[in-house]
Amino acid sequence: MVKIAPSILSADFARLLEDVRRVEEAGADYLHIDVMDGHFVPNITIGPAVVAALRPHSRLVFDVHLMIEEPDRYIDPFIQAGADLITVHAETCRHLHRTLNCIREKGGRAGVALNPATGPEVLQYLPGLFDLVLVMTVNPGFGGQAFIPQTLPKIKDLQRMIGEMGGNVEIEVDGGIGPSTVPLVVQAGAGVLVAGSAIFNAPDPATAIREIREAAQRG
Ligand SMILES: O=C(CO)[C@@H](O)[C@H](O)COP(=O)(O)O
Repeated sequence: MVKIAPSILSADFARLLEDVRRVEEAGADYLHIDVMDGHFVPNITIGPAVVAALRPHSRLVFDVHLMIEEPDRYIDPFIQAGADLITVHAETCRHLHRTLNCIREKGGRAGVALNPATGPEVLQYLPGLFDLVLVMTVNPGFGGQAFIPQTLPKIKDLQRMIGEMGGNVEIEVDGGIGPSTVPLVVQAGAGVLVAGSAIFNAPDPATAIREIREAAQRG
């Protein structure tokens, strides 16, 4: 059974809590929270204050995706705000091993995100240190971009690598995920599906989530 993680980047920020409640009631598993700094990616979004404001109103797993330079500086603020899972980009971490340990020491689950051009080998010597790999299926920064099919072999390679490492690691995909791409990523090995525009831009987010689950079963 796949997990669905609606990305609030595509929510209506003027009605954020309403949108979060809607996807929670519709059976979402994670709430994907995109944090962007205008440096690592050309967009600026959400900080710990927004996470803290939402936390008392939701029981969803808060899946915080840090698309920021120097992510170590913000691990503690986001954990304090209520993040359950913190994902950092391998491309932004000089000492990825240290950063992953730091997330876990502070009480979070640790994830590593890989840009489309980054290979899975950065994870090879870190078995047991991460709980999730986030395969970016678009270049990070904006919602509504087209899925990059060249990322599919990487999902397969990661699934094999993670199987060899042992342990319980989720493969999450993010970018251009919707009913037409879900069967491809699920077949390749993805278990957590982030979707922004496919859910929040749909006339009814609950129907959109159901359609994504049905597409996953086809995969
Ligand atoms: O991290 C990002 C974009 O950088 C994503 O989480 C987007 O929010 C996905 O949006 P869609 O491609 O699903 O519209």
